[in-house]
Amino acid sequence: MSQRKLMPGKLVVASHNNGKIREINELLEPYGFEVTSAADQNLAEPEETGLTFEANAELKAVAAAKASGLPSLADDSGFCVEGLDGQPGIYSARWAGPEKDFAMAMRTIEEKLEAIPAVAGADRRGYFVAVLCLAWPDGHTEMFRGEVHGQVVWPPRGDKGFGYDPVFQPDGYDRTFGEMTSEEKHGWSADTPALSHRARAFELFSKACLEN
Ligand SMILES: O=P(O)(O)OP(=O)(O)OP(=O)(O)OC[C@H]1O[C@@H](n2cnc3c(O)ncnc32)[C@H](O)[C@@H]1O
Ligand SMILES: [Mg+2]
Repeated sequence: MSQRKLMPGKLVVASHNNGKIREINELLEPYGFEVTSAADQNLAEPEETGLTFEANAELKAVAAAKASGLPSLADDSGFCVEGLDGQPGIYSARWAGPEKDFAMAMRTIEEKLEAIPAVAGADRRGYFVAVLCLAWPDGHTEMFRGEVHGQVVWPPRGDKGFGYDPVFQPDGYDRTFGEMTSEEKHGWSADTPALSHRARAFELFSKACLEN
């Protein structure tokens, strides 16, 4: 199916995560949309029954577009640790439990890594994935994936981000995402390429669907 452009107007960010909603709003800022979120609109949170980031992004975007009658942009993302065979992955939000306790979720990762008996230690490489799915009320969808690779560090550092940001240090940097401003985490300016998984997926989305 051919790619469809999104004309400026109302757009729903199909998420209930405030950290994500803030970052997506920042990325959308130059394009002149009237943005609301699924949380603002009191839309139900669909159960994330998919087994891939793509499946869950599509399910959230389509549910919000159908419920609101507006184009909707969902983000399904997560943190994948090589030494843990890619866990927590699509279960990243669920590892923090109903209380959304990310201090506990980060500690769980560290404990699991330390428990692995290996001569050279567990593989502490990790990466974030974000899949953005844009859905229209008629069911048409477009999908974009971004990744950023680096190291899992311990102890956690920085309180600027959200979720797993304090334990992730991207390749080529000596600071964690938790120690970066959102401009640095996006890496989004005329002379720096996109850095975060979300900014990288957004760059593909903006090239394909937005008027640049
Ligand atoms: O589904 P929605 O409503 O969008 O919100 P959510 O928090 O449940 O989001 P996901 O299902 O996509 O789960 C992704 C989790 O991965 C983590 N995560 C995603 N992007 C992140 C980032 O940029 N920095 C830190 N953690 C991130 C974060 O903890 C999220 O809760
Ligand atoms: Mg979720």
